[in-house]
Amino acid sequence: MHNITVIGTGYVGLVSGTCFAEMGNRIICCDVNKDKIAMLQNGEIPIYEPGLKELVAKNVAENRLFFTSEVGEAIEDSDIIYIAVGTPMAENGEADMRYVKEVAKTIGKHLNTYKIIVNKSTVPVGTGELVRTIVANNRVNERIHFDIVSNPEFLREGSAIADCMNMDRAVIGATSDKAAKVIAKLHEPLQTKIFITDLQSAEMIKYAANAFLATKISFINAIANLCERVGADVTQVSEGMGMDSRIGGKFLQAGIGYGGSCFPKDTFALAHMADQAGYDFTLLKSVIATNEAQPYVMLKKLQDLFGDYAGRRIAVLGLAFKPNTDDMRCAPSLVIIDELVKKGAVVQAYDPIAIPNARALLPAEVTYCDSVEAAVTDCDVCLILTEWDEIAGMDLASVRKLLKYPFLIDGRNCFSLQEMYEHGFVYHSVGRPAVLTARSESHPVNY
Ligand SMILES: NC(=O)C1=CN([C@@H]2O[C@H](COP(=O)(O)OP(=O)(O)OC[C@H]3O[C@@H](n4cnc5c(N)ncnc54)[C@H](O)[C@@H]3O)[C@@H](O)[C@H]2O)C=CC1
Ligand SMILES: O=C(O)[C@H]1O[C@H](OP(=O)(O)OP(=O)(O)OC[C@H]2O[C@@H](n3ccc(=O)[nH]c3=O)[C@H](O)[C@@H]2O)[C@H](O)[C@@H](O)[C@@H]1O
Repeated sequence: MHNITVIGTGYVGLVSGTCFAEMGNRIICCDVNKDKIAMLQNGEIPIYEPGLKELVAKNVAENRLFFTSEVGEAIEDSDIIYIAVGTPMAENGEADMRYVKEVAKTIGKHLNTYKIIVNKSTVPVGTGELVRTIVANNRVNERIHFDIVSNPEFLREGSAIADCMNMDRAVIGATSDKAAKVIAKLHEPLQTKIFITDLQSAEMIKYAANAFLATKISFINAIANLCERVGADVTQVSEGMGMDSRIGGKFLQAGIGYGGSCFPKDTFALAHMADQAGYDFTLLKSVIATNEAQPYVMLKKLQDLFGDYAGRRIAVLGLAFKPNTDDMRCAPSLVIIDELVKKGAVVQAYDPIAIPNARALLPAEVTYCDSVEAAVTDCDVCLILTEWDEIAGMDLASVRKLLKYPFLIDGRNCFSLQEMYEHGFVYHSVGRPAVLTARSESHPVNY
């Protein structure tokens, strides 16, 4: 059992802190955001993550998980300090390190006994050493020692607890064998692979892993765009590619581009890191450019259907950057809906849970609906932007009836071409042939 303080109660701090508690440790999760801490102390969870509320409640009840905004006291109380604060994208694309630096200062000031300081935030190579310098410069007593470890996080939103409790590997970068062993032992209950590296390599592994996954997505999106031009079906192509165990089938789903709080910012940060190091990372820059262009591929399909779509009533199903999260950060829906509204379309949007977050980011003109049916009613066309189970499983016959015209543009390839044909839709998806042969009675004479 370890006494661990986790600084930052965003996705990563909250989920990993709760999982460490579940593994039998005593965890203090702390945050400077007093409102967040008050919510957590009341049993409310500031983020949407399936299963998290129950796991937090269990570990609080069993006296292993505590919440406080007294960051300094929490640091003094623990022998391991996890840094899990945000590293958002700065204007020039680099990772904004202000929160990490602030935390390092606070740790220095409250370094009352030997501690292992572990960085879980995604940070540029060299940050471990930077944290070491800041802590050393701010400690009151120079005789108190500490070690720095990098232990990046690989969880995904929406499946965060399962990802944490069944991680593929724990990457532990350290300059001290003793500290590396303590952090390795902490992961023992998970029976996962432990990969011990130097500090810098652990920091790079996190960026390289995210950039590689982003590359797979941009690659398959580029293949999808080509499939549309030459008459192939990208779902069959990615399945066939993925059967090669050297390639693997994961992260080969073509769509409207990757979004979220990490891939966009981390690819930019890595490209910036490369620029700073004098290396022109053209491959990564192309991945980013391909991703930024992908939402416009969907808009082009809409334009091909209607020409000018000013005044058209458009149903948008799914707003979050992916299913099972309410996170709207860098969601492709932001780009698509902005453009629709700019061009004068009337947008009726539905998402099972992301609407409260979407309201703050989308144009005021958007109308929010409380069901798929309400969103599609009387619309000229329906766009699918997030493949929530509820959306991929919607009643096509009823949607077909409620829409004014049988037009569906699917950015996530939720339906088979055959079923769309049978339901009489004109169906455009990603990297697959269009279904244009809707039942004749379904064709509007003039649309
Ligand atoms: N969101 C995700 O799915 C994943 C995120 N990461 C990385 O983990 C890091 C954290 O990400 P999120 O949890 O999404 O961040 P977030 O931005 O949602 O939350 C960070 C929290 O840190 C708190 N904070 C900031 N300064 C503080 C300070 N001085 N003292 C105490 N608390 C402070 C903020 O109030 C906030 O609640 C980032 O580097 C991110 O790239 C890594 C893997 C997955
Ligand atoms: O560093 C991070 O924060 C995390 O970033 C991603 O996790 P996350 O952003 O939660 O979501 P993903 O499931 O990776 O999806 C990211 C985006 O890629 C898109 N995507 C994913 C897979 C795919 O095949 N196609 C595709 O378009 C999704 O729709 C979504 O917009 C990584 O998968 C995690 O390993 C990592 O820890």
